[in-house]
Amino acid sequence: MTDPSIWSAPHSPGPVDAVVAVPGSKSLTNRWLVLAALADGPCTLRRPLRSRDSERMVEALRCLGVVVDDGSEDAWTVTAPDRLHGDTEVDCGQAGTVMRFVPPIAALAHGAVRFDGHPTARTRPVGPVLEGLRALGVEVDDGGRGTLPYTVTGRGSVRGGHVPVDASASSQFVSALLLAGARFEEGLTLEHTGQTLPSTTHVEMTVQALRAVGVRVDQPHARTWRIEPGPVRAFDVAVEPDLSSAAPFVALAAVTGGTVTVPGWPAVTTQPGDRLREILELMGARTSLTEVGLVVRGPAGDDGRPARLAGVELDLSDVGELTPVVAALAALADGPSRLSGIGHLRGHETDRLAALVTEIGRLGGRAEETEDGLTVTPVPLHAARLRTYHDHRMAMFAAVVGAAVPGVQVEDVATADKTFPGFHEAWERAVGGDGAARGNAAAVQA
Ligand SMILES: O=C(O)C1=C[C@@H](OP(=O)(O)O)[C@@H](O)[C@H](O)C1
Ligand SMILES: C=C(OP(=O)(O)O)C(=O)O
Repeated sequence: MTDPSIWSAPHSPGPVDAVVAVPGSKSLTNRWLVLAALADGPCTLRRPLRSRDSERMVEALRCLGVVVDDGSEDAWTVTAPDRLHGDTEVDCGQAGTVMRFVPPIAALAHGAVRFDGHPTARTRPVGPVLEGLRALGVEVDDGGRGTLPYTVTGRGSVRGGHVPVDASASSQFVSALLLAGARFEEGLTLEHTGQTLPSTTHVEMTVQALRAVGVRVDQPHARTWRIEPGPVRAFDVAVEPDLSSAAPFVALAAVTGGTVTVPGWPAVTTQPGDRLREILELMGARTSLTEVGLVVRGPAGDDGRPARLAGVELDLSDVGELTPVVAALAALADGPSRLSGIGHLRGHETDRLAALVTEIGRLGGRAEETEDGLTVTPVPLHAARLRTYHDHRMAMFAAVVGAAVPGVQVEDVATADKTFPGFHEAWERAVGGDGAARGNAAAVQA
């Protein structure tokens, strides 16, 4: 009998040719939801992401009294209550954005809000957000652990002011406090005190989202942000497609010497996935941003067979969530790669550096952890059964490798639902269902 939790990743013996529409951005959907919960009128999110992470955010806000009408796939409306209420429990699931962005909102509510989540989420760092709230006068009980579970007891208002935060383990500590800062009585001056700050693109995404809803944000120093107190203006926004969810699909073009088009790729964006254009070019693919979207062509020889990709040296600190897909490309390249600036990935959904080393090893490949990243030395890979560690991006890593290496099986591919519901079905359509390469473009609606 076949085990339904094991997925045979389709192998593509030739170039794929697909058009893949990916779902909305997790990071943008969850930021707009949080801002809508603080806004001065009803807000509309168009083409939002409906996935485990955004459902957890919707539920968290509902627990606080926010009314979210998510009945339609096209547009959700969000209406903040007159008073956010506490005396409730929030299930963060595995969503970093829920466990970090919602406590400052809970601090503005009336009553105790208890946070917990998936067992894997209980090891992820949140301490600096909780410490920051305490420094601003908020009552927080985390048993001194700095991880889930914890309780934030809101008194309806937060004093605000200056707060030092060491955000070297996650940029989300900065985003969390900035997102709520305009609703603090004295606003917020946040000073990052750590040596390094990962995912600065995501901090910029927060700053741009705040400015778009009328919040004044200044950055007096590279590592200091000032949020003036004031209203969050009601808004109506369209959510961009998630470019990190597009990552495995554009990688599919690269490893098969084929073509993948992602419609709706924004011309200007704060999403880290936009850096894929540069990364893919460095590895030997060709990319063009057209009116239709991003078109990626993988390198191919005169016989049409995929040509090998080049190894790369990359600092991925700003775009860490791309690492698993980039590591898959590196494992399939013809020269060594060094990926740096990503030590903080040890605190993601799983320890991604350890997971990638283990899974590349299972395929017969060679990868090693460095202090702040990975080295990958390509050797021919063989069939293997890969684990996904409850990590959506490890499922995406496995799918990319499986397109190039016959016989890859994947445990719990459904974990990709965290940000991409129906990922493996979309993947099968893109590769060609039965693994055969196709001549025609296939529209894949996620
Ligand atoms: O703010 C956000 O939406 C995110 C910030 C990043 O977190 P880290 O800075 O913890 O890597 C990123 O990896 C995560 O997927 C989403
Ligand atoms: C790190 C990630 O998620 P989270 O928002 O849970 O931190 C990710 O999506 O790669």
